[in-house]
Amino acid sequence: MTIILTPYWSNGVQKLKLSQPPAAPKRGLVPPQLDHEIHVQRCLEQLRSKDKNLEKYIYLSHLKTEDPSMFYRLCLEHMAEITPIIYTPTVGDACLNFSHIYRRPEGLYISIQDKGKIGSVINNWPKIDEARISVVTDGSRILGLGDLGVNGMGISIGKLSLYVAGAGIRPDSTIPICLDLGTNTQRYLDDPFYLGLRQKRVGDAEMEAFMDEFMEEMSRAFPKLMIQFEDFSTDNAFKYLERYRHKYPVFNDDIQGTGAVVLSGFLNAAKLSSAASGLPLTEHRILFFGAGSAGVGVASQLMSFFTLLGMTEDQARRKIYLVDSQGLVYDARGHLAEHKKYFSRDDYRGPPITNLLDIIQYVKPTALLGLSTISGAFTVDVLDAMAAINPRPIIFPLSNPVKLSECSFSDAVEITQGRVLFASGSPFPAQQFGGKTLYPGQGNNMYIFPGLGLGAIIARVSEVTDSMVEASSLGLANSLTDEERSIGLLYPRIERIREISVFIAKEVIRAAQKAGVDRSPALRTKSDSELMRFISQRMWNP
Ligand SMILES: NC(=O)c1ccc[n+]([C@@H]2O[C@H](COP(=O)([O-])OP(=O)(O)OC[C@H]3O[C@@H](n4cnc5c(N)ncnc54)[C@H](O)[C@@H]3O)[C@@H](O)[C@H]2O)c1
Ligand SMILES: O=C(O)C[C@H](O)C(=O)O
Ligand SMILES: [Mg+2]
Repeated sequence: MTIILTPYWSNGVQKLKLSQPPAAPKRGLVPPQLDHEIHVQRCLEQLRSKDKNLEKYIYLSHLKTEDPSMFYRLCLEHMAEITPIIYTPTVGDACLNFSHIYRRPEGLYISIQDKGKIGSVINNWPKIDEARISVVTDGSRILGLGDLGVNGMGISIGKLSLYVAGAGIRPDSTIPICLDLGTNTQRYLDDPFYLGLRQKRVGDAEMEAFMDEFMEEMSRAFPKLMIQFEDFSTDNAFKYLERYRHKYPVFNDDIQGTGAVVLSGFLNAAKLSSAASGLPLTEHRILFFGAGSAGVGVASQLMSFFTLLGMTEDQARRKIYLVDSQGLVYDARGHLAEHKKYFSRDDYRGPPITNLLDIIQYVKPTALLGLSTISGAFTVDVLDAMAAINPRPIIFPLSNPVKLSECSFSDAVEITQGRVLFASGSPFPAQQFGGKTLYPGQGNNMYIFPGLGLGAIIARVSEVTDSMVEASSLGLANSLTDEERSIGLLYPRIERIREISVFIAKEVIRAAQKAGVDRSPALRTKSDSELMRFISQRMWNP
């Protein structure tokens, strides 16, 4: 065993020492026939023997603390099998039940009661010098599951496991963080096992002062750290991204990571769709069902891409139609939340159109993107309508976890007679249609954040620019192999994530250099292939 564990009760946080060379086990302390390769199979057999995914999640969490190398080896060698357990969709169940399945501390908890002394809490983190990447949530909008309070820690942990597996970030340079600002979910406040503060969420002004202190103390304690904001409720997601994005290296995964991954899948889908319809890329119309942080994040990314095609900003903006819980978003509807105003239509005057089918008849979209958290919203009639308008309709039900998906892959395939260009937030199985195997894409920001974070860390960026996010998106779109394209994939196979992360990281570093936000000047003189080799060599391997 190469891992030295300090008992977690010694300082409240378990210490893992992964970078040590393997020490030969002392005779008698391990069984005589502990063959490492067979042990991999043993672990897999133990995992597969569990019949519930949540049990598999618990088993893998335990393995991660006991034997991180084995955990990450399984992740890397069985990516397609393990990812849905440690990440979406099972991580959703794990978060819902976090206070019940909790066994030992992992990550850093900072609560509103720490206000005024956040720095001293942060300094309790045992790996101060090594910290490079943190995923920070306040638990207020975990996937589409709502306000889970401190139970949201599971999402920070899950994202960082993918950073390690997908981009070779060293495990002990990651910090999962959950900010406990209370929860408005009564069933947690009433639950004796709930691990967070038993109080309602604090007001805006109190949260703002807390966040300012938190960010200031984080940058003081961890000068080389990059922060990913995750699953903040809509208004706060936009607000805190804007507040800190030019001051610290920070990005919001739901707004920017999702924008990048969906633009990438859209580009690959639009090429296939245009090939079938003859419609140029500039003639596409995109309908967003859901106008929250993810919907508007994706809309902004698509819009800025259209401007690269030579359109004016106004022409590009008009490609986008938003739908929220009150129907089509348009100016004459009355008061609109700030983040919806930019894409609100001025060419529709009313009456309100609330039915998705009516909206589809009005807009005639080439692409329908779901970021609404409304399970099954893309009904048979909706899919039928999309198939009637488009030879190859682009249909992306992106809400997570899988039970909130706007439609399933099998329905989309069946109703469009196999013509659909499909990507979903959570994984679906492949389908047989007309003697062919059809594969769903997984339009999940997990393809973006590992490579984006890796590039940002290696270039030691002072901020994450829009151009870096765009570079990650185009890098992903261009990373498909001929074989992947030949079978109609919109995203590369997840098993290639490390290779893809290197490519994305290289693109991100080049964009950072162009924007002048990089702080590793030596990388500027490297050729692309030297830079990719350099990035690969920096990756941690189990
Ligand atoms: N695939 C990915 O990588 C990815 C990334 C981020 C978010 N998501 C998923 O997207 C979903 C939304 O996330 P978010 O951060 O934008 O949440 P959000 O709460 O900010 O936005 C939800 C949006 O859906 C709209 N909505 C709610 N009910 C509706 C209804 N009945 N009809 C039409 N619209 C309705 C709301 O008005 C709001 O605009 C979540 O399920 C989340 O898991 C997926
Ligand atoms: O966590 C995910 O699976 C994707 C995304 O960040 C989400 O909030 O749904
Ligand atoms: Mg998220």
